[in-house]
Amino acid sequence: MKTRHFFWRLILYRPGLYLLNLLAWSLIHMAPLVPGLLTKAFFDHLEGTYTFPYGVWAIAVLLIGAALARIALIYGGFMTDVHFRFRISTLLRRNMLSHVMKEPGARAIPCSPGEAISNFRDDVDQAEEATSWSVDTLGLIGFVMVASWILISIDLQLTILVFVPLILVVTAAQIATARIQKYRAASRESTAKVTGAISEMFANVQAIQVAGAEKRVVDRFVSLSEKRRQSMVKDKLLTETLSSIFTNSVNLGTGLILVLASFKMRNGDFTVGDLSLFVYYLTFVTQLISNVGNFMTYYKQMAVSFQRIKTMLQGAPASLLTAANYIGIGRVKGKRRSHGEETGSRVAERDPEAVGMMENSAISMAEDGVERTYIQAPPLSILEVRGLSYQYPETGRGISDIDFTLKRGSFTVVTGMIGSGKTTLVRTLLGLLPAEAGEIRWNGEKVAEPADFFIPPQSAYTAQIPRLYSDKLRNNILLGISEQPGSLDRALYAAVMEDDMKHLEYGLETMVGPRGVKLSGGQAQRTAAARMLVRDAQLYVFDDLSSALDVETERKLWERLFRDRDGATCLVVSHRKAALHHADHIIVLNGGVIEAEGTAEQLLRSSESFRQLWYGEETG
Ligand SMILES: Nc1ncnc2c1ncn2[C@@H]1O[C@H](COP(=O)(O)OP(=O)(O)OP(=O)(O)O)[C@@H](O)[C@H]1O
Repeated sequence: MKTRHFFWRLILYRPGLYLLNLLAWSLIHMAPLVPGLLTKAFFDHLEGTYTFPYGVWAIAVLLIGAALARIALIYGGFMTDVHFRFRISTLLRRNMLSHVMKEPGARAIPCSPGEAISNFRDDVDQAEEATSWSVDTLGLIGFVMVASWILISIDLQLTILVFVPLILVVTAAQIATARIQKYRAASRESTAKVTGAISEMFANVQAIQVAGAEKRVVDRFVSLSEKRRQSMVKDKLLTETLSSIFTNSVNLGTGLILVLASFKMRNGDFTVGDLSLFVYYLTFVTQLISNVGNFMTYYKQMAVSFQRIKTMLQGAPASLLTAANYIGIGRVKGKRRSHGEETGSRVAERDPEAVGMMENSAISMAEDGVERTYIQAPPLSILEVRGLSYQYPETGRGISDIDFTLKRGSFTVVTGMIGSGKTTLVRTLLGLLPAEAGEIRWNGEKVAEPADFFIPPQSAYTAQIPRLYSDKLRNNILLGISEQPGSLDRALYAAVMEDDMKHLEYGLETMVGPRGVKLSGGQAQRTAAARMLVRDAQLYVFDDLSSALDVETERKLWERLFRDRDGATCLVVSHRKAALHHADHIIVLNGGVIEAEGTAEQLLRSSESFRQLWYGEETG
């Protein structure tokens, strides 16, 4: 998609509102035609070359009326502009966010969080600005056309002099266009880097202190800021230079008009009223010139922002950005889709085989009027994984050709040395990383979109590094689902948190995270486990939950899980004996492939890697 298509599609999101905005600003910019003519009449009346039928005071009253009418128009114009701008930028941000949410979770954004924030904030603002400025330009062109016609009918020569600066400015801006793009891209890039560095610094204060790396971190920040300063100065300098060209060329035009008019007035060809009209209109022509310049600059800057926003899509079509979607204002438009229509077609497009399973999908309508699709598959009896592969583009490492089967109620442990691919395996299975090859079958039916499918009630997952929010413990566990009687207590018990709860003064109401109580690594992991266990699921996936749990706590956790959740199927990444002992089946990974599998007993006899892991734990 080209920038102009993007621009056009943004306008088409709310064409009615855009036209209203265009009309409002056209009237605002054309309104000065009236006081210009009234001023001419005023001076001509005083000079005696023309007689206004209702006298000078009537002209004064009309001038005040025109000013008041313009004030009212400007008020209306701001209302339409704000409504249009807000909708455009909200739509863009909504569509970007929706895409980020659909990307495989572990690769949701292709850049640092700081850069993503800059894309969401600055680049969207740029697109909003360019679309909004377009109405001024069109309105002012309307003014210039009518004004030119009036001025030409008074004096052709002088009229041309008014427009010469305009031609100069447009040419200058065109020449500078390529440079603006380059400097703007560099300044946006350097700003994103500085924002990224700040967010990394705040996130890693402890690591920086422990490593005694304060000076190096500050030096890096200073060097990034210096680069930003240089690119910003270049960007601003060029923008301001252009703006000064816009203004000064008009001043030059005014001077020329004055010199020329003085000759004409001496000859009696030109009245004081004519001069006032020329000078009055010229002010608004100045506005047109700077507006055209601004619009061109904003448009070019939008082209840069558009490219940056597109990278967020990671190859998805850019038309997603401008797709007409509900943005939370007004009522949801159009017919509500029936149950199978959305999920059925969405899945059918990708894989006709998978449609059967999706017959069990359900759509719920939340209070905000947004439809959300939940897939409800039949209870798990067997999960088959065949040929699953994923390689990180950056390192070429990952997993390849992974086969395994999980039966209902089984406890399977994935183990292996550091970097052997355990996390990659579970993330690819769950759709958090996009599988490059292989298939997953749930009760024999192919799972078309693992990311949409492996969520409650099918599966629940605890990542290796738990992510908690600055919120109450209760909200961190529930994370949006409604509490059922006893559900939180059961989850806390299963996650072996009962002792921790006794020590937290405010219990479930305790604020945790950066703005509250700092939980220990083990507590954070158990909170994440409780978050998983409060959601009843068929398949529980734990990624190295045990790394921050002591042996006794971990033993209790597995015991409770088995006792209270009969039939739950578990896939657990671990190298701990507590988990390996429980396992019906163990998969040993090495270099991203399955090196051996079997029970602990079998593997102790057959696998050297497994023996190292097993005995390594005793010595380690
Ligand atoms: N985001 C990433 N980008 C590039 N390479 C990665 C990325 N994450 C992991 N890798 C590489 O992929 C391989 C498998 O990593 P993975 O995290 O799956 O191993 P693991 O067995 O879970 O390790 P650990 O026991 O430390 O958790 C490693 O060689 C690692 O360096």
